[in-house]
Amino acid sequence: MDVRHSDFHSKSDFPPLLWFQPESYNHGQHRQRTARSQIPLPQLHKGDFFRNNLRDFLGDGIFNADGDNWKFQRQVSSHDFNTKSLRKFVEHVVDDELSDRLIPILELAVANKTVVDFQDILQRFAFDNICKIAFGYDPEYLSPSLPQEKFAVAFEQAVKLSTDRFSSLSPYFWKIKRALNIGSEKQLKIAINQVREFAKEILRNKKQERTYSIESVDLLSRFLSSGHSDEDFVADIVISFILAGRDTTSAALTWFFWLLSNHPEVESEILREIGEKSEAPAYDEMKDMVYTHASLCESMRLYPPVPVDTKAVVNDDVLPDGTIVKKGMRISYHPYAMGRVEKVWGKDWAEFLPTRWLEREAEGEKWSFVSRDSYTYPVFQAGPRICLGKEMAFLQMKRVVSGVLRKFRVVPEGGEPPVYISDLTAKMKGGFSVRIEKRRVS
Ligand code: HEM
Repeated sequence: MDVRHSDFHSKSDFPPLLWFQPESYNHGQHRQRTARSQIPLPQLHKGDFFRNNLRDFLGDGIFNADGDNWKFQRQVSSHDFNTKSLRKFVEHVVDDELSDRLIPILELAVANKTVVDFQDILQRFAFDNICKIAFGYDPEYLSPSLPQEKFAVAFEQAVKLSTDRFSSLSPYFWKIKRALNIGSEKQLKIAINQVREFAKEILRNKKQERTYSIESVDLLSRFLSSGHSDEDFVADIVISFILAGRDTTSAALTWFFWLLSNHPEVESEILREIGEKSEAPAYDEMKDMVYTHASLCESMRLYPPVPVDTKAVVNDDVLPDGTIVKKGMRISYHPYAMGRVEKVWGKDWAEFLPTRWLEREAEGEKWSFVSRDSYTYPVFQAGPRICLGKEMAFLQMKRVVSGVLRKFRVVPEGGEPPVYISDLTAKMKGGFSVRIEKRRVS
């Protein structure tokens, strides 16, 4: 069903910019700050401009699909995000990557007193994780030698060159270069072929060896065991997932650790919270890490991993503020700007204050998390296309925060404030140079 903004009674029915859907974090102590009634949801279309730019790379994967094709993929992949799968993800994928790779690499940095690029390390961590989730393949990108792994490099190249198309003055420029197979389009074609061939090879091996079942952790095995074996279709889905999960959690964590280094009072409170949990907190314990959850939300309010996102208008419509939009137009919403609006976040919007997401009945009582509706805080988008991996992302991030902070202090090197840049996802310009220090247990 198409729902129009103009179908609703008054402008005041809406939070800024978009419609309402409650946050999905609903475990432990939790309340919603803006209680609004559930209303019908609109379709959210990527549209031709977005789809055409990314089609060579993403094909018709979920990230680049609209209509029935999108709906079908969303339904099938949703299974990967139920509680049982998420538990497995934390216990088998994140914990292994943390204890076998991230912690030893940080131990090494302490021993050798080296300055490391923590952004690079977190990106490698996230890439290994998402590859294991998407197709059960371990690229071992996070290894002490920080290797230039072929698949990861081709993937990076394909993302960069595909997103460069968005800044082309006219689509004709890149289309002509593509037709002539020259310059950046030639490089893009090579990178895409490498990525797709690689994905298909894994798929063929899995099919041949029949090393998959419906119980497998990875998405590819799930698709195969439920009878979907078309190579191109399955490769499209897997590639979309890698893109979605690759740089998002690492971007969030990079800014989070930087903010923490300037807010010792927040770090102490997080340490207190993780000190109450097991060394490798189980799924349920992580759900209860309310203060850490709030700190991550607050960090992404100021530095959202996806700073801007674009959709296409399905039908002529009028937005709540009276803006007329026409079918086919592109509309962008801007989580980076929306997280900094004084009217929404208050005069102290520029401050990093996890407590703005928390309440407690009385001094000394436990905190409870008070979420914002996802249209006020669209860091994971909102509505029917809200991020599928949101809960998985929080689990992964909390596990990393807990694992790293328990043992180490992350100390930025050099006094300059970092610069926030973005293509599809946000980055810290030039990386995040830090020293890792062993945390003394007091
Ligand atoms: C902090 C981490 C993350 C943030 C901030 C984030 C944010 C977003 C945003 C803004 C979108 C909408 C993009 C668009 O429609 O243009 C999205 C979609 C999506 N995300 Fe995430 N994401 C995160 C982590 C993840 C992870 C770890 C996964 C998978 C394992 C994931 C899977 C997806 C998928 C499959 C979609 C497409 C949903 C659809 O179109 O129906 N995300 N995410």
